[in-house]
Amino acid sequence: MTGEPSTRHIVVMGVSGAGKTTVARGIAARTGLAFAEADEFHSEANVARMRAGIPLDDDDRWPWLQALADWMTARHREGVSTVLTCSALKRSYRDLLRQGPPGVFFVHLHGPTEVIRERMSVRTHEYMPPSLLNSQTATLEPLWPDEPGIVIDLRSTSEALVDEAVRRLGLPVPDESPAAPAATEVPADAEAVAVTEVVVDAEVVAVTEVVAVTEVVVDAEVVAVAEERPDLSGRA
Ligand SMILES: Nc1ncnc2c1ncn2[C@@H]1O[C@H](COP(=O)(O)OP(=O)(O)O)[C@@H](O)[C@H]1O
Ligand SMILES: O=C(O)[C@H](O)[C@@H](O)[C@H](O)[C@H](O)COP(=O)(O)O
Repeated sequence: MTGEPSTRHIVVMGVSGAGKTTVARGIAARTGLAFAEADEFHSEANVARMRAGIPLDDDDRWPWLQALADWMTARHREGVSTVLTCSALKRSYRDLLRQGPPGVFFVHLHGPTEVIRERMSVRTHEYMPPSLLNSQTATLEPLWPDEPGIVIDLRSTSEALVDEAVRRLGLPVPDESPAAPAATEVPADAEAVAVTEVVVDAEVVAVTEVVAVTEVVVDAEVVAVAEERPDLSGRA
């Protein structure tokens, strides 16, 4: 036993415009993990380069990546798990991030450059011009097989992406209030193979084959009780 707290550190990675901020914020909101945005750790010199449309090089990125690793390490020492956005485009950059705390895990948002370009064209960003997307995709090294991480296709709604990440990472979701009862529900003990007809306010809302329906409850009212096949002969 080292006495070190057990924490997890999720890095949402991918090129600029892939949806890192959106998804990482969603994961943080859902799970309560501490959130940080790598954009906010860049030096003024780095920001000035990007604003001028000049891609960062390795030397520009090392101190930035070190600051991000240090942020995760500091949270780890406090016993706090995190979710961080970071392009983390190269294996060597991810190696540096992994030198921070134990338990660093990557979520790569991956998809067609044209989809990302379209998203960048309609967003406003403080300093990152869409013209830098080409250099980002050229620099990107996908996760290697030995790197702890998952790849998610970014062509879904942001909500679906958050769902998928939370599920595949097995992240605990604290204190979810129980779902409100559905307006229409069939009791668990109903033996219905299928509902024959359920008439609500004189409208046929379902027509199928039935073996036996015990009760169908609509808006808390029992509207059908049938133990045998109903007579449908009078149906229009
Ligand atoms: N799943 C999504 N579907 C459609 N648009 C998205 C999705 N995720 C993010 N966006 C939009 O795409 C743009 C880039 O997303 P953002 O989260 O800022 O990406 P990144 O942090 O990787 O640069 C934003 O305008 C954002 O609202
Ligand atoms: O490594 C890099 O070149 C930068 O980190 C870059 O990847 C990052 O994308 C910008 O800071 C813009 O931020 P967004 O990725 O959030 O657009």
